[in-house]
Amino acid sequence: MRGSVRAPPSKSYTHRAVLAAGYADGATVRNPLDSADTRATARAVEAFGGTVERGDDAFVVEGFDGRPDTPEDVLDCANSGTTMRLTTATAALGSGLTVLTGDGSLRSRPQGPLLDALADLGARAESTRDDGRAPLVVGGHIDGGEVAIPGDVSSQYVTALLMAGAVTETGVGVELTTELKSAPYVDITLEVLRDFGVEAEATDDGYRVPGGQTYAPAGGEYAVPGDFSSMSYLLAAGALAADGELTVLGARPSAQGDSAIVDVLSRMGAPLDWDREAGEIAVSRADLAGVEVDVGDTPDLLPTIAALGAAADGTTRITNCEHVRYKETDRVSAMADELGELGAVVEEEHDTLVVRGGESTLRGGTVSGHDDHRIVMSLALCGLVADGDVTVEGADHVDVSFPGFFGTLRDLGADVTEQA
Ligand SMILES: O=C(O)C1=C[C@@H](OP(=O)(O)O)[C@@H](O)[C@H](O)C1
Ligand SMILES: C=C(OP(=O)(O)O)C(=O)O
Repeated sequence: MRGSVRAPPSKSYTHRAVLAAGYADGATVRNPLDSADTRATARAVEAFGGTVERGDDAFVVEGFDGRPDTPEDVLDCANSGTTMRLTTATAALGSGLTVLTGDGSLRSRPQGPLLDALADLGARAESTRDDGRAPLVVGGHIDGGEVAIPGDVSSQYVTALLMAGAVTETGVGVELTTELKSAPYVDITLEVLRDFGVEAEATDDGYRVPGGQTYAPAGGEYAVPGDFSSMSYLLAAGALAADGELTVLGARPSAQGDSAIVDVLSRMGAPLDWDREAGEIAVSRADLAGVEVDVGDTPDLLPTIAALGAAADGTTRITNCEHVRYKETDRVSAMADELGELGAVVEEEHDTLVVRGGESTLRGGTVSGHDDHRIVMSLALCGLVADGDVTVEGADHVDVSFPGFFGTLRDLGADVTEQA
């Protein structure tokens, strides 16, 4: 493989910018990610009374100005946890009831702590099956207050409360009752809020957002940076299989914790150069060595690092990963099962995944993508080095965050065949 490629726009920033534009009078979101997940957030903004015109280079959003309508129909969040968490808090601002649901994966993911927090703030926030999972029924009206919430299930609860809290009367204070996992995602939220002219801050025990604020980005526009989680697959592909240089464009520094992939790959021994000002990362192939990585801040990197570990010499130990079990699928167990299927020696503990790699151990085979975009993309990486073809089932799920993934791999020189 070799060549240069532009990273897809960030999914996390696109979700936030589209919803922030919804909370505003409106805004133009430049360089948005147009994927299944971000379309779910766009649909939610429309259900709450806004409009989203999706063009090639921009989404033009007319907002609902901090006062969401009661949706005419059930809100289908599809596969997107971010959409469901962030818009559950939006629904608590309205006067009527909103019903939120999603696909089988999303209906299995935990929403209980956010429902409890919204109920503590005075909303009606229920799980129809009373198990803390969607379908959810949520209605208002919250006008602010203090709330306590655990931080070790999903940081998206905090993001949801801060984004909605800004348009409540009195604001919202969030006290974390445990350590916060995935903390850089809240930093992304604070960055987007700041860029939309909304004040919010970290406090000694959590976060606080004053109420009565108006969302409005400078010049009515917001530009989305490149996505470091998506870049992780491209950079890993380069480290595994680029005989010349593979360059990823659109890699300017931002609040994304997943830029840690650059450090992980360097520690594994990949020759890598990040020109931060130009936003370009160049990488080429090397024999990789196993490393220890704490993914407390970077859960979405676990599948990528596990796949790299299977191709690296020695042991890769991924720690602090319990929260990675609450994603589209239990990604700790999914990667353990599928890498094992390809011949890697993997040990799974509740909070740790150990991969004993060595390129020669990876063989071809057919593996399940677990209907999870990140599992699909990570297993595809194994195909670049395995001794035989790797067939990944359910490959169309890349549409969730990186619709052009396989075409991009092919453009860079990988041999990719799609089967119906
Ligand atoms: O807020 C976000 O944009 C995200 C937060 C993370 O989830 P958790 O906070 O649930 O770990 C991450 O895994 C997800 O892909 C996107
Ligand atoms: C977990 C993810 O997203 P979400 O929580 O929005 O479904 C992801 O993209 O890996």
